[in-house]
Amino acid sequence: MAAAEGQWVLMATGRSPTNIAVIKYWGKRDEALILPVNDSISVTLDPDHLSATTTVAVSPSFPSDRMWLNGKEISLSGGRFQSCLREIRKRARDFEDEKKGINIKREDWEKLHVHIASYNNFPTAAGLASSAAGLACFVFTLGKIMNVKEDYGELSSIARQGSGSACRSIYGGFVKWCMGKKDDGSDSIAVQLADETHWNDLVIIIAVVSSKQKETSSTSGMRDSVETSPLLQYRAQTVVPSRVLKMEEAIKNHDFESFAKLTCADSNQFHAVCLDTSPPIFYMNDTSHRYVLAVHWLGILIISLVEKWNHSEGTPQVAYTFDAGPNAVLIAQNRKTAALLLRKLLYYFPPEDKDLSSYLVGDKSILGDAGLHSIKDVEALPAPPEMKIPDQKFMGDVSYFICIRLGAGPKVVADESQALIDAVTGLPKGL
Ligand SMILES: Nc1ncnc2c1ncn2[C@@H]1O[C@H](COP(=O)(O)OP(=O)(O)OP(=O)(O)O)[C@@H](O)[C@H]1O
Ligand SMILES: C[C@@](O)(CCOP(=O)(O)OP(=O)(O)O)CC(=O)O
Repeated sequence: MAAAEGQWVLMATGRSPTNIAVIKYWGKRDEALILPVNDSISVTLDPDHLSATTTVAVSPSFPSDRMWLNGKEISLSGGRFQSCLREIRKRARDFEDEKKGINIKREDWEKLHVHIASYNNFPTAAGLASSAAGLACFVFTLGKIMNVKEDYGELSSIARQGSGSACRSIYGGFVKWCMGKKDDGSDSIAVQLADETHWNDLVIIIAVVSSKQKETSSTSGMRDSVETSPLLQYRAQTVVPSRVLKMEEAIKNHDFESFAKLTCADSNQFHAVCLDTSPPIFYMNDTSHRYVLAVHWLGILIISLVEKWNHSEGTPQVAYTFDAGPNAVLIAQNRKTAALLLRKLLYYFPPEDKDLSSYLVGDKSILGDAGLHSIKDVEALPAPPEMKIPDQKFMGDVSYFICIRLGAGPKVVADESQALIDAVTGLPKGL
């Protein structure tokens, strides 16, 4: 296996982005293989602010497979992690590092165990698609260390078995997950519609409402919807197929009007399906006490603000979309509109602690474009004219805003000092 048998630790580190669906995946036709009831389309988000970083280490001295997530050991025994490990191991190829004297034959990979450490640079399990970034990174980095052929379609179908939406995080830019028809799922893969440079005017602002873990997981929520919602059947069979075609055209032609209308309509229909589920799922809020009203209100306020603004301009300026949580994802057609949007949002949701710069993460320069240099500028903001509730403000309801652009797909982190595992002990750094 190697010159100094048992003495070496081989490592690879990867970083993968999250994605936000503009045509939603909601419902499986096969729970084990994670095969969806409809196609979906997403945009990949800038990994600098929303990504998972994963280091995989392999050594003949490891007695078992182990994993740590955000510094805490988690079990790898779940079916989803096991499916991804099995599928990657099946495709592992010979590997040689002459300098380190490591030579691994294809068949050796079955006997070698892995240590995996992963870290999300944003809240886990709070509706910001940590499972998408996490499972895409898991598969991508395992694929790298095991020298799996770089077939992104195939990698996406393996990531899909970790978490459906993860298959779309295998690419940057605009991505479509084709539901496929085959029972074995081999044609249920993601494809890139256009890379992140294709439509680089778009600016994304996310209102992060809660970093608390959500109540109903997407997995169980969509299972209940499949079993009980008549609207889901109609959506999957009739609405989504034509929406997907229109969305592909909108992306190809940089047609923001169509893109925004489809995005908002699809988010609203996804939440309508959640309400049509028995018992109903309320994702745009959270079921804890006083918080319910605040967060539910926030979603409604943001939808109403965007709808009224778009209507008053005669053409859509911004699209909104909400996943399985209360965070609002707003896509502006360009930087100028994003700056105007930020002024409207900060009017209603000013920061609690007067520190403007930590209230907006990501591209902070948008604050300058919005003419917001200090908290005084926020306090002096005029009420959005299109709204009829000028006197109300909701300080403290938004934890922070993120301003980002579309991003690239998974990448290898070549700088070994950034590995999350210690090359000598084979354990996560800092343990
Ligand atoms: N970096 C990671 N590496 C491996 N697995 C991860 C990682 N991050 C999250 N996960 C897995 O995803 C689970 C969280 O997924 P969940 O769907 O509940 O939340 P979410 O992805 O943040 O929200 P949503 O998918 O609804 O947007 C974690 O419990 C863990 O199993
Ligand atoms: C609302 C969604 O974000 C649902 C994502 O569901 P997951 O991919 O998290 O579910 P599993 O496949 O069961 O892991 C919409 C979307 O991303 O398309």
